Parts: sequence; C-alpha cells; structure tokens
Amino acid sequence: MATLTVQGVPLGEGRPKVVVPLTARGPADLVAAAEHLAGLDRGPDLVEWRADHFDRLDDVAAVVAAARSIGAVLGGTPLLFTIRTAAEGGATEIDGDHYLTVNSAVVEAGAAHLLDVELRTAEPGRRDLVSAAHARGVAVVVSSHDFEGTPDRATLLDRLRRMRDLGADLPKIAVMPRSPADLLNLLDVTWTFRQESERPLVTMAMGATGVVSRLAGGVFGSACTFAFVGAASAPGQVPLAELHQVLDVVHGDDRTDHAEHHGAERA
Ligand SMILES: O=C1C[C@@](O)(C(=O)O)C[C@@H](O)[C@@H]1O
Repeated sequence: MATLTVQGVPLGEGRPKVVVPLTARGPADLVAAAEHLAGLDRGPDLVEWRADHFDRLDDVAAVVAAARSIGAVLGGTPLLFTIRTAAEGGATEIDGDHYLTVNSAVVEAGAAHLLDVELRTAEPGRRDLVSAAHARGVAVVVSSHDFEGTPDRATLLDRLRRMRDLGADLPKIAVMPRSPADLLNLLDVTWTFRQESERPLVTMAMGATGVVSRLAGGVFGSACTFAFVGAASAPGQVPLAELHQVLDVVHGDDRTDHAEHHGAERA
C-alpha cells in the first residue's frame, strides 16, 4: 500500500495525519490563526485553508498573496488549498469559471502543497486543473461531500474509483450517517479501497454518529482526520488537543516523529 509524502509528511502510513482548517475571513486573521497553529506544542500535521470563507475570494491576487503569507508562517507544514462550494457544504456560491481561475492561480504560484478539487467540477476544467497541479508538483485531493445522507457501499466505492481514475493522489469522501449502519458502510468501503488501491484515501462521517470515524478512521485506512482550533469547519469535528490524545490511545504516541517532521523543516 503506497504512501503519498508531502513536505516530508507520509500520508497513508502509520498514525493518520491531523488536518486543521483555517476559516478566518480576512488576511490578518488568517495569518494570526496560522501563527497560533505554528506555535502550538502539538500542532496539526497539515493545515487546510478553506478559502471559501475568505472575504476577498473575488480577487485572485489577494487569494494568492494570502496563501503565500499563510505558507510562510507555517514553514514546512503542508498547506492544502480548498474552495468548498456551497453545493458541497461550503461558504461560497462561486461561479465555475472563477473556481478554476483561483485554483489555477494558486497552483501556478506554487502557493500550496495540496489542492482540493471537487469531484462535481465540470469537465474539461476538472481534468485541466488536476494536470496543472501535477505539472507543478502539487498533490491533488479530489473530494465529495454528502450532507444529507450516506450512499450505499457500491456507490461510495465507485466514487472513490472515479476519483482515482481522475488522477486524485488522495481521494476524499465525507458523508452524513443516518444510522450506525451508514457508519459501518463508510468504514468498510474505506478498508476495501485501501486494500485495492495504490494510493491513500481520506474518509469521514460527519455529525454526532460519525465522530468515531474521525477518532478511529485510521484503523480502517483513512490517511487523515480533520480537527478544529477555534471554529469547526464541518459537523462532528473534534478539538485538536483531544484528537491528539485519542490518536495516542488508538495508534500510540507519535511525539518524536511529529517533532522530527516539523522541526527538521523549520530549522
Ligand atoms: O472536506 C473536508 C472535510 C471536512 O468537511 C470534515 O468533515 O471534516 C472539513 C473540511 O474543511 C474539509 O475540506
């Protein structure tokens, strides 16, 4: 089972990597939030900028500048750039062309290490964006979110395979479980895909019923889990410090590794 290594952080190997989203609206608050994360004794392994919350998303240069500022503060910690559209539970009704323009500009500027491309993005833009990211050495997360329910196992597996076939380095699926059976299906599909695929994946079930997937999804093959500092960016997310403690119980304490990943690159 292969690993995707981004900025020295191995995804799909060992303990799942913790991602904290930044959801501040303005550049100064974003930088302050990034500084806070960078200063934590036990910070995240990756940081996601949820640029759909940014109050200047219409200004491509402002987005690129903010991504650069966040990246500079984070040092070596990998930065995932995400515009989560309203249709997928995000904070903005962005038009399709502007979505492609902003994402392409961030990729061309080398301002992020990973790029989230929503599966629902229309062709040919979707394929062009994936190719542009790969040409710049940016890893691609192809994502899909179901806020209403959980598709059946066959549909989930088919979705993950389509993401892989599109060139996703890290397919990602979030669902809303309506019962423990939905949660079991998601975990089952996660492990099935993990075994058949040459790349890691990320899955999570949202809401209260899904919390266990954020705590123990790594056992079933999910490479990352999202936690919050300040404000959650999705239902059911767990505070960062508590998530680290639970992962210590489930996977063992990684403090030495963690210090090595980030300490080495910042030094
Ligand atoms: O796709 C995801 C996962 C997520 O929706 C979650 O459920 O934790 C949080 C988002 O910020 C991120 O882009």
